[in-house]
Amino acid sequence: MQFIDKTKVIVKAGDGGHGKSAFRREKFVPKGGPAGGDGGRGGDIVFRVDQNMNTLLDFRYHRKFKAENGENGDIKNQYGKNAPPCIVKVPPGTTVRDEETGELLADLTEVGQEAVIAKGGRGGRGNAKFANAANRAPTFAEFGEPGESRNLVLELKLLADVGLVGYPSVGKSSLVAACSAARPEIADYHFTTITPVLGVVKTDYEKSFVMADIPGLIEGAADGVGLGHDFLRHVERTKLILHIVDASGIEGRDPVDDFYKINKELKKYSEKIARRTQILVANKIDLPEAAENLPRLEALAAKEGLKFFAISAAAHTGLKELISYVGTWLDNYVEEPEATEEETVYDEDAARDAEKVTVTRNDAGDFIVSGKALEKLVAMTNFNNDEAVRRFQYIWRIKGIDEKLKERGIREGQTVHIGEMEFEWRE
Ligand SMILES: Nc1nc2c(ncn2[C@@H]2O[C@H](COP(=O)(O)OP(=O)(O)OP(=O)(O)O)[C@@H](O)[C@H]2O)c(=O)[nH]1
Ligand SMILES: [Mg+2]
Repeated sequence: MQFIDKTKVIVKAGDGGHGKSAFRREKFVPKGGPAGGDGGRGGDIVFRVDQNMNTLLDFRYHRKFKAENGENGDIKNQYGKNAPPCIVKVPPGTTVRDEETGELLADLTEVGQEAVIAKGGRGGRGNAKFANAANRAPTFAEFGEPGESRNLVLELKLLADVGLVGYPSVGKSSLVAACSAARPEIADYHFTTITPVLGVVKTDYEKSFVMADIPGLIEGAADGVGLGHDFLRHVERTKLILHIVDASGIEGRDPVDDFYKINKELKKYSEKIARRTQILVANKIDLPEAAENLPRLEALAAKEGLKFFAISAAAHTGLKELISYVGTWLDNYVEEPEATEEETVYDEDAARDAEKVTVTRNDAGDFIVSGKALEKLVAMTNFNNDEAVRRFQYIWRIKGIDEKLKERGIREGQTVHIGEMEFEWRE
């Protein structure tokens, strides 16, 4: 199964500058020879792979790209300047085709890879270039060549960054519909969604991520009950899981139970999925029945060390905060190194230990959080401190941190599970 993002773009390379027709005029040289300079080259259109892009969404707002023209040649044999290329950034995995012929112009896979998609026009020659024995004083010069123009089709195979999991009818598709242009089917019966749908979600700072809506999961899903099983492998490749529960419980199930049941299935399906970071999202808070479950769900998130959001996909409540958090989280995501065969054996105790950090203080009174989990910790914060990741030590210089740690009952010298701390404090 493939998801393709597709968009059309028009590009026009720069025209070459015109050649100049001119003659030398100097004192004591009554009949100076031809001295018109050549025009400069027009700028190329160059596509370059940018690691910060992951969708073609930006092209919806910016469809036309034009490179500058070359400068015209001038008197005294002065050449016109070549125009710089117009660089168009594309995400890794973009293919570029000519719309008319369908010809594949470029398959851009590696970060930094470049391809000239439309060539700038050659500059015209000045009259100095046309002088010969027969005509020592040509009075003509060449025009610059026009730059190439092309209509293109860009395509990108999408990989989902975020996977939605949860029971049927908890509102997964409603969430995708509320925050992307995707229009999955939404209905009040179970298994409305039968194949995954991807939505491109624009975050509030000119970036986007891809969310995968998959069919609902039920008990036994890992053993093939229901529909979810076939699609869990898509979730396996995402970076983050949004675990959606129906806070209203109007279908008669307890959302706290749901959470544990779904996680049991995820774990049974694969340890890799079980280790994915989850965010607990309580949906349907517009319904009055949600009120009594919300504190329980919040406590559940705190207990499990998960970030918690209460939303209403139907009423569009709390979506902005959720999207913005997910966007920042993904920006700071550090790819897990591919585990070797041996390492794939999951050791639960070791995994828990790896998530522990110790809070101490240095002489200057700064809090130092150290432990194996730092890489993950830094990834969860807004701080992107390479140094900290490398040294597995991070110094927090945050106003009021003492109170915040105290509020959470975390004492100096204590080792805590990273879920017990909150990582949203900004400097
Ligand atoms: N009141 C209320 N109803 C909601 C909300 N979100 C979704 N619903 C309703 O819940 C029902 C199920 O929503 P879907 O988005 O189809 O749920 P789903 O999780 O995708 O369901 P499956 O595809 O069957 O797994 C629909 O009738 C929605 O209108 C919400 O925030 N508030
Ligand atoms: Mg659905």
